[in-house]
Amino acid sequence: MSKIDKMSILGVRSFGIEDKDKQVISFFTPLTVLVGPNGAGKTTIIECLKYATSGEFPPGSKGGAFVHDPKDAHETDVRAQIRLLFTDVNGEKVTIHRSMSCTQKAKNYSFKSLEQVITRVKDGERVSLSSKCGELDREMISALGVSKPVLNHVIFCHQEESNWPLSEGKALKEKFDSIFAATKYIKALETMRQLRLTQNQTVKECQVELRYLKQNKEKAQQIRETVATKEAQLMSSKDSVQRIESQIEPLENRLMDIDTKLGKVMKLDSDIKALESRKKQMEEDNRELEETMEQVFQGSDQQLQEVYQNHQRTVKEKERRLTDCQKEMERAGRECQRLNRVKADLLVEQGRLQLEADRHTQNIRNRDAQVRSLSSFLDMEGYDRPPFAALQLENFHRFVSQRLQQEKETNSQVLADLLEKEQQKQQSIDEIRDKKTGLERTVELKRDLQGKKQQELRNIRADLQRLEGSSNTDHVVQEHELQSAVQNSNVEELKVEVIELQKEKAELDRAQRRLDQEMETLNTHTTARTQMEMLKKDKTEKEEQVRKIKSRHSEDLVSLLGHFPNKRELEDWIYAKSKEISNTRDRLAKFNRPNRHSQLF
Ligand SMILES: Nc1ncnc2c1ncn2[C@@H]1O[C@H](COP(=O)(O)OP(=O)(O)OP(=O)(O)O)[C@@H](O)[C@H]1O
Repeated sequence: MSKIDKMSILGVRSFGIEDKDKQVISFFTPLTVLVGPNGAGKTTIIECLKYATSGEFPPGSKGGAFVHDPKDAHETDVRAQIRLLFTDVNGEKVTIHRSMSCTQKAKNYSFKSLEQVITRVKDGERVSLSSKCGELDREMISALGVSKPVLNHVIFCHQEESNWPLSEGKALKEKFDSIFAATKYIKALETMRQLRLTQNQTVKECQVELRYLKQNKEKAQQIRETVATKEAQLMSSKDSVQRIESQIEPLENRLMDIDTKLGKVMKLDSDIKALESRKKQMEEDNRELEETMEQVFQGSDQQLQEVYQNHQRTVKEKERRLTDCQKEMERAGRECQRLNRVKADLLVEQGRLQLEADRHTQNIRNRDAQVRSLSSFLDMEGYDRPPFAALQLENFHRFVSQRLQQEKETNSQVLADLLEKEQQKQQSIDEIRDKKTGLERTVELKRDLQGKKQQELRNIRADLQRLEGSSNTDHVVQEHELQSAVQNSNVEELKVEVIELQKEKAELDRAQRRLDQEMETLNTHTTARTQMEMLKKDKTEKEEQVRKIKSRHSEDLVSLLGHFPNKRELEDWIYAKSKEISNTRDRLAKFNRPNRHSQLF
């Protein structure tokens, strides 16, 4: 039986935190009585015993309130320590040492469990076990030999929870179950019941299997007996088979002999049949020969033999000639093929030549039409009715060439004249322009002079008016001066001169306008000529292109149509071929349609 010997407390509830405050309580046998006034610390000692043995804190303390209040100690961090010395169930001395700390925070406390150590003395040596709380608590339970519920609810039951025997049925049962460890017995009983059920089930299954196995055993016995019977039958059958096989062998040999003989007989039979049919054929041939024979040879066999040999030689000779004739025929056939090819080439050539001839005829027709129109244009006689003879054409050509040469010369002459005229006109325009400029300048100078004279006149008139009322002599003198000035100024002459100059200027303007119009006409002619040259060049290029295209496609067209077609013919041919293609497509579509239909079905 285990026994508590001693306990020291430091820093728990009212117990102080300094070394001098450390309290050591020794427990006596058989009884220790704690006596003291209220608040002396009796409950605290029981709480320490409970905590040291089971690791359970007092109710409502939540750890922090179990440690000495840091405020009372005027410290921020307080450490508590409980050390218990006891004798375990084996009579060995064991010490358990548990410590904790409580730190004051701004608004609350933080509690921590610190070191938990169990120390034993084994063979004079101290052995310490420092581990997690759970394992330590289990070690303590086994060392004390008392269950945790007994420690908590019976031995160290807190005074606040001491009325649990008066609590309601369910809670009371739970407490008693935990104290007497009834729960595990109930679990064990339940497990045993489950096991029994399982085992009963297994037994039932085994019994059923046993029945099946018994049946199988009986069947196996029967089968074994049957097998023995069958084996005996098999043995006897094997004997009889051996016996029959030994009898079969000579029979087979005989059968093979018979087969061989039958084959020979059949072969002989077929030979006989073939000979018979041959005989029949020969007889028929003989009969036919006799029927067709005009005269029967009357000589001896030797003579017949000679005749026959002669006949054979003749036949051979004829065969040789036949072979020669066949070879000749083959050669002729090859020659015929070659000639056919040549013929085809010639036909193509003929088509080409025909095409050329057609073209040539067309060209001749065009030429005659052009000759006709040109001759009527040139007022030539004798070219009204085509076709024209070569001599006629030669004359026509010569005449046209001469006319062309003449026209060219005339043209160049006219052109040179026009150029000369143009130069002269340009020169006269330049001269007139210079003259006009000079006259304009003179008119301006005269105008200036006229303005000055008029100004002088106005000044003199003003002086005269100013001098009115002056002496008569002065007046006469001034009058005289005025007249001389008027005479000197000669205004009327100047006016006439100005009018004449203006007329001359108007004439020159008209001449200049006329010359400008002429220049414009000449320019239009030059532009038209340039455009004509360009169009001629363009036409030549186009004709060259047409010729190249024709030569490129000539062979294809000739091979397709047999001759080179004109535009109309080519268009008709293309239209006919397109129509043919579309008809073929329609027919193909019609042909495919029933096929698809038949595929669907
Ligand atoms: N955390 C604490 N820090 C400091 N002192 C505390 C703390 N908790 C409780 N106390 C003090 O411990 C004392 C309580 O001790 P305890 O309840 O053990 O005394 P008691 O002898 O069992 O009293 P009663 O006979 O009334 O049950 C009180 O004086 C209380 O003020």
